[in-house]
Amino acid sequence: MADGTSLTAIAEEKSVPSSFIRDEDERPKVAHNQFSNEIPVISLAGIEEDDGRREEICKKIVEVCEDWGIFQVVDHGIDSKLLSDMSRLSRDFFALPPEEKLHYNMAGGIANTRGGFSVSSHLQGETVQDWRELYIYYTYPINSRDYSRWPEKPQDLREVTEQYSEKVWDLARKLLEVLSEAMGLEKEALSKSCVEMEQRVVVNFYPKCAEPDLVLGLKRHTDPVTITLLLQDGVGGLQATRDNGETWITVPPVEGAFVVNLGDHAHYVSNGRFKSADHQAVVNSDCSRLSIAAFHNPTPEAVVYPLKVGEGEEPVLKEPMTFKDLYWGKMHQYIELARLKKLAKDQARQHALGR
Ligand SMILES: O=C(O)CCC(=O)C(=O)O
Ligand SMILES: [Fe+2]
Repeated sequence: MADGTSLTAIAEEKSVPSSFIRDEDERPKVAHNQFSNEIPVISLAGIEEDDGRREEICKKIVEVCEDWGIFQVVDHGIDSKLLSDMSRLSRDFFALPPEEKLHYNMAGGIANTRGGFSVSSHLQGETVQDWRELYIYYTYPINSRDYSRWPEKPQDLREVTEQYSEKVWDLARKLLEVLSEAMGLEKEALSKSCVEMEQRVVVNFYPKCAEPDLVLGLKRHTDPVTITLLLQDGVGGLQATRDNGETWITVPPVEGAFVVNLGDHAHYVSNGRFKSADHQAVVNSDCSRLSIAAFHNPTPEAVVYPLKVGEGEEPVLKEPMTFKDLYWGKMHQYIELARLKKLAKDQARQHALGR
């Protein structure tokens, strides 16, 4: 699929190809629009002020990072026009004919290209496909940008993506300062632990789907990064769990807000104090959905270890590892677990058939 077809081309059909169908235990448990207000929406107004507001805001952020690792922020200072332009132009890109999108196909996998278009995932070897198209931009450090991998159409998309990435980068750094302070460390501690922080902007497009109860837009995962800032449209579909997938909540879309997810790196450097958000995206049969994730993570060679281990606490990582090893270790584990699960299922089926 990833190297020949776009998903929008098959999304019109009445039933879903079997390669997208999830095992029952992985299927959505809660509808895309059954919203919960369990996750706070935190205003950042006054975060730079010394009048007590910063402390108040930091306290709220830290509480939810210990509890869920996911929350929303408003009054973050990024112009709403930039957010709506970014969403609109990104949507326009996915509405282009398949061949225009496939021109930027990441056919050789993420290791061989600096971004581009793909269906389902940027990883190779997945057993069940996600119901999404995606576009990855390498945005920071600036010398990682390869503008030939940024779409030329629609007009203005490149320029707007560049502006968007810069504003979101500043906001991510601001949030990392808050978390560093909460750990009793200097403001720059978390960004310094990334050595040279990287940013990737990933635009997810989930076409509407005739059988949304059988598929996932994006399978359950934690982001392998430090912090993700996600802009979602008004449709709904982002879900989080904090009991290992038993129960799920759907994060309500809030106009102009960013959803903030902590990733595995934040979990490790805080020695487990901050949760990495366990989440997935579901789709629906009424309309397509767009979300824009900006991932911020360490440079591949950065060594990951807990920055602070409290008295009597065990370190969550037995020994320091490079971010690259952590990242690929996790990706291979994902693929391998899915492969083993499929193998067991196939064997059970054969057995039932008496072969
Ligand atoms: O589309 C969403 O709401 C979730 C996206 C996401 O989790 C991701 O891109 O890692
Ligand atoms: Fe994610």
